[in-house]
Amino acid sequence: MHTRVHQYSSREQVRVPNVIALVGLPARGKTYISHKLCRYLNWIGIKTRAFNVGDYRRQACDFEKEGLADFFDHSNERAVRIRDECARHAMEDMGRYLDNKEGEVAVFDATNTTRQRRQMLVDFCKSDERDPKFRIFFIESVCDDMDIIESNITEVKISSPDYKGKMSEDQAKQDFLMRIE
Ligand SMILES: Nc1ncnc2c1ncn2[C@@H]1O[C@H](COP(=O)(O)OP(=O)(O)OP(=O)(O)O)[C@@H](O)[C@H]1O
Ligand SMILES: O=P(O)(O)OC[C@H]1O[C@](O)(CO)[C@@H](O)[C@@H]1O
Repeated sequence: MHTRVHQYSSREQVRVPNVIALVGLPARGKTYISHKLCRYLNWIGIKTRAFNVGDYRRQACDFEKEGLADFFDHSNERAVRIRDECARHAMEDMGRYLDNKEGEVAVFDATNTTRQRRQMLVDFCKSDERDPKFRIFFIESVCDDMDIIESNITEVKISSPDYKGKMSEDQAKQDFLMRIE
């Protein structure tokens, strides 16, 4: 008996544009995963770029006024609006990048923790005007080990552009911990 194994080449996998949307609370390794994905996919010849919503937020907001932990509080309506606008800008850049065939895969790096945000991403990728529509899938990074989360904050977060040179490492750590409360 013969078993027929159909193997798709990496080229066939990306004949339609692909969006990989990361999901996860802060300091769960999303940006780390997005860098690994970009590096690997580019290495095998699939043009890939990451769109980090945090970068758009840093451009749009004055950290001294907006960057503190309560900006990430879901009951802060003004901040939620700004965060959604930043995500929308990142999405539009991502759309142009894929529509213009500058690349084949886009990694959308944000927390994407609400259903409403994930629906906004799906609607964007599947919009009627889009031909071909983007294939989208979500990768969630789940980690509730407080030791790992704390070490991620100490290793990476306190020296992020949100904090570097703006406050002490201890203050930065306290602020970040409040962000994820
Ligand atoms: N699967 C994983 N779970 C938890 N931590 C991870 C994982 N993969 C990598 N890390 C660690 O995450 C840290 C990097 O955090 P990273 O900036 O990627 O988090 P993030 O989720 O993007 O945070 P933010 O939402 O604040 O942007 C590194 O210390 C790395 O070792
Ligand atoms: O709007 P969302 O989905 O929370 O994601 C964007 C935010 O996620 C982060 O990367 C994580 O805290 C912020 O830097 C950024 O503002």
